[in-house]
Amino acid sequence: MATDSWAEAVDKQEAALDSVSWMLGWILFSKRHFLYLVVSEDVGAQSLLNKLIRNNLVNTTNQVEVLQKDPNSPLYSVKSFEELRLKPQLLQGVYGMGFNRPSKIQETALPMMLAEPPQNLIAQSQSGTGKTAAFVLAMLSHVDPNNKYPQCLCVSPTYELALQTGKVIEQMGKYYPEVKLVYAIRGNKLQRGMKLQEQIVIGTPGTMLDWCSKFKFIDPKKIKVFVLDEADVMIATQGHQDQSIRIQRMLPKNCQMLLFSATFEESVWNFAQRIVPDPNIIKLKREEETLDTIKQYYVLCNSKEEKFQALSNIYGAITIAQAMIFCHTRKTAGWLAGELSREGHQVALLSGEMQVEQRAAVIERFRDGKEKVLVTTNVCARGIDVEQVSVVINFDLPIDKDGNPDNETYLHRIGRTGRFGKRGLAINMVDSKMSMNILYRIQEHFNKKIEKLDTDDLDEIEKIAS
Ligand SMILES: Nc1ncnc2c1ncn2[C@@H]1O[C@H](COP(=O)(O)OP(=O)(O)OP(=O)(O)O)[C@@H](O)[C@H]1O
Repeated sequence: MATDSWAEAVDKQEAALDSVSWMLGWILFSKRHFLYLVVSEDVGAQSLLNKLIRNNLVNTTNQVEVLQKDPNSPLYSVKSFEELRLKPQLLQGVYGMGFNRPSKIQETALPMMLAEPPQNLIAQSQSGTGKTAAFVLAMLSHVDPNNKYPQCLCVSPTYELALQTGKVIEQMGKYYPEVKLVYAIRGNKLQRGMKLQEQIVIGTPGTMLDWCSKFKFIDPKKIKVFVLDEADVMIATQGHQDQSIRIQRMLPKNCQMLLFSATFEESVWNFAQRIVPDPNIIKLKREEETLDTIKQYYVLCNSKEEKFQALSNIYGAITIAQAMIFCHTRKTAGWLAGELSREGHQVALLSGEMQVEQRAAVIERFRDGKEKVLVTTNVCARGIDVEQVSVVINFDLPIDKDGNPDNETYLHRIGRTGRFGKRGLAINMVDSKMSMNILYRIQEHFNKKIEKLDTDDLDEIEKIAS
């Protein structure tokens, strides 16, 4: 009964606070101690409370609408989805997913991708601004459902991302059931000699290549659209690059090539332009790459134990809907996950040595909110879209194999929060002169100030979350 009355109260409060969101900030952060008292008494109330806090910490629908009217925002659009001339079934799919207006990348890229004759495109847009939805709509628009063979190939760098993109295709294509999808991922074993009937194939480069060349499940000559998601990593990683280029060589000359990512290092950008004939280009200026909706901080520590203490202080001061914590090595990730569990957190651990199916299952549980904290390595830095992630912690800053700052990975990591206009926090743990230097260089690279945060000062932590 107590939970019910809480639920009702919270629901009413939520409705009221949608329009007066500042009040929520006041209630949550000025009355912290009162709320903790209530939370500790009732788990049901806690989850409702989390929802309430999340909605405020992160955003309201109104905020997205405001951003979509701000010409400086990557979510800005002058057009409606109707004006993008999508098939009615796809319009239904888009609205069914709760999208009201296209984002800037969707509004700009879709007319290029849907033009006749088809045009190639290399497109960059900030993390979480709807690139996946854009190329999924392009694929769904181009296939002819009467033809029962693959017409679009979409390659993702990881198994998890391929699954996630496949889900978006399924959701957007919900009202277009004649179009079918198949996953070219490890473990999806097909009978030798068979020919695929599905129009869209989404997968990882190795399996996709095998399906095109070794097993001939796909006739590459009939492909109309070839998408490289996270294109920069597909180009920069030698194995992925070889496989992707071998697939591309089998495709017809007039096959449309679409390359998408939030980051393109200069050398990768040049290479992309060499392999894609006559492309349209959508490129961000360096200072546009970071999102203003993600606030970035750093915390000074002396050891990994101190970093853990700082993390505990942050958790003690603010309620975090869901967080992703990035470590440099599996060993640190394992240690940290253990420490957090001992403190009573529901923690998921994800690292590269796990079986891909296991990794996908961990992400699914995290997406469903079964665990609130995901401790991981770079394996999860890109593309994963979990709306409730309000905080990203770089327990270790991202560095490349030579010990230099890995700016691209930094951007992808912090982009796991602040999805589609939501507000997010990114907190970097610095524990040596060397890591301070890395942080300065990241700051300089993006020309974006990363503020210092004192995690011994609860009021200060509360302030950054409000
Ligand atoms: N027009 C829209 N209106 C509302 N929400 C949208 C719209 N387009 C995409 N979204 C939502 O925004 C979130 C981020 O979109 P998406 O994953 O496509 O971004 P992305 O640019 O591909 O991100 P990343 O760079 O991390 O790969 C998703 O949850 C998606 O459902």
